[in-house]
Amino acid sequence: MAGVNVKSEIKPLKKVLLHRPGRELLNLTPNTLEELLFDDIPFLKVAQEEHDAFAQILRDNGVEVVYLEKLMAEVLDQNPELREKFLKQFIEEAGIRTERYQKIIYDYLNDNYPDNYDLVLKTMEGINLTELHTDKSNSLVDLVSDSSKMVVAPMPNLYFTRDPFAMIGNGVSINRMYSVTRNRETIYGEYIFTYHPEFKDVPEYYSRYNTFHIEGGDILNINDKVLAIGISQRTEPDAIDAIAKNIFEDSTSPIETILAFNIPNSRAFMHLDTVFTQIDVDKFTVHPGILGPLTVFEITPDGQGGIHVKEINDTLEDILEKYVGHPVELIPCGGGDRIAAEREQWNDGSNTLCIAPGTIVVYERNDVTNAVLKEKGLKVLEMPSAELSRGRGGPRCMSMPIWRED
Ligand SMILES: NC(=O)NCCC[C@H](N)C(=O)O
Repeated sequence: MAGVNVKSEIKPLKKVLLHRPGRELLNLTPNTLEELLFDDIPFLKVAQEEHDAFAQILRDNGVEVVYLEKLMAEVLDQNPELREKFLKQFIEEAGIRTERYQKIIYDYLNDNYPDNYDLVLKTMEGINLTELHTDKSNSLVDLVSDSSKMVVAPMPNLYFTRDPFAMIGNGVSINRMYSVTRNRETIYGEYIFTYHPEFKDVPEYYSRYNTFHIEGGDILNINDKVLAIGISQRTEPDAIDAIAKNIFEDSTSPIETILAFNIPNSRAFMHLDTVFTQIDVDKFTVHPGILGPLTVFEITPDGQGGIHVKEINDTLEDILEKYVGHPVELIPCGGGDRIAAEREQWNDGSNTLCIAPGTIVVYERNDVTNAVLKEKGLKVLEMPSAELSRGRGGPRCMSMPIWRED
């Protein structure tokens, strides 16, 4: 299975990309939480156990699990000349500007992490000033803000593999992220999709060097012909214009329509997949806050290399019904109880990973929503979630499908 194939949100999942949360979570501190997009500090040991349980549920259901850190290490193992290039780029993008400090950090990483897998994990973890053993009286301290001793910031959001690069049909979008903290995550995608033998030929619909931001949580493969993208806090309309043109230009892509859903620009509605996810041929879980009138832009090719945009004002149900091609049922998070809905939405109750029509992975803690889903006949696979949920993303956010059956 070289390449990628994701033309649906629900067809049997065969291969998925995860990142096992690592020591980067140990570098979250109360005063960096906001900047690093966390609401609390997870207990790493338990977060890893929960993540391993997630991966095991997927394997037990016939899904091959591949890890981001392993793919990146394979790229460096197979192309030894890239190690230097990657390290220099990583240090530059970490905001280390002066030559002297670039060298100190380069030598530290290169000398102490000869194994590429360990090196990749270390780049994710970040570097504390105390590790560098430099003379504290020199100007390296200038690099360090008052509130943190991290010289190179950690990347704690990496376990949300949904966001930095997104599979669209047989292509990929290497995203430009909304936040400074998440922008370096896409370096790994750049290397994997340029050099890894399994992925280097995948068409690229968006580049991390573009100006406008777009994140994978906003991208939903409704079916082979229809793609949905959220206009959200994380994704700008200009990015959707650009990606639409690139997708329509690719003669191998069957996508005929892109629906740009205008969702509220706030953290509660962070991405389109926080608002709704498909769980069966005719069922979606939804954030109850989105059930009023909605504006969606239908984007189609104009036949001359450009795009044609039509505004649609309708309910989510009617819009989905039209493009999915049959009636759909929307199942609100919290089962209609306002308090349960707010509590469980906070813990990603409508952010499910569908691994086959009607079979979904959910956070165990959202028991009101899960009971409703079971009553509706879904096969609900529950994963432990006390710690992972503190990063504000659910099973869909924590996974990037690489291959679904057609
Ligand atoms: N697709 C998603 O909704 N991903 C969740 C990302 C959570 C992460 N803490 C973030 O704010 O980016």
